[in-house]
Amino acid sequence: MKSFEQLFAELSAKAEARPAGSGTVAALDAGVHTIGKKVVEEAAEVWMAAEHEGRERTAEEISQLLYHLQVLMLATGLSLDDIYKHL
Ligand SMILES: N=c1c2ncn([C@@H]3O[C@H](COP(=O)(O)OP(=O)(O)OP(=O)(O)O)[C@@H](O)[C@H]3O)c2ncn1[C@@H]1O[C@H](COP(=O)(O)O)[C@@H](O)[C@H]1O
Repeated sequence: MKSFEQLFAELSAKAEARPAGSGTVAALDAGVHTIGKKVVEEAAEVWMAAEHEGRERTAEEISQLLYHLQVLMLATGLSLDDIYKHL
């Protein structure tokens, strides 16, 4: 289990070190357009899970959406504070 901040630190380190086999590095190389489409896909899966699939599946889909949002943050050079200042 990890927090939002811990995941962002992990993904930031991966973006820097670019280890082989990292899905995050592959997503960053694919670019903002591809990452954005993944965000939309995961958001739809969150919606469907919330309506039809129960709490556990909804939590899982939300975690995936948060992951892809963090990848988009990295791809666009946004920090956690850039987001938090709007909350
Ligand atoms: N938390 C996640 C995470 N959540 C979601 N995903 C990705 O999002 C996909 C989920 O999408 P779907 O369930 O829709 O699965 P899918 O449609 O079969 O996936 P695709 O074929 O579209 O990739 C997964 O297959 C992963 O590629 C994640 N990939 C990585 N992480 C974490 O990120 C960290 C770094 O990962 P790597 O960069 O891969 O080392 C690790 O701690 C991982 O646990």
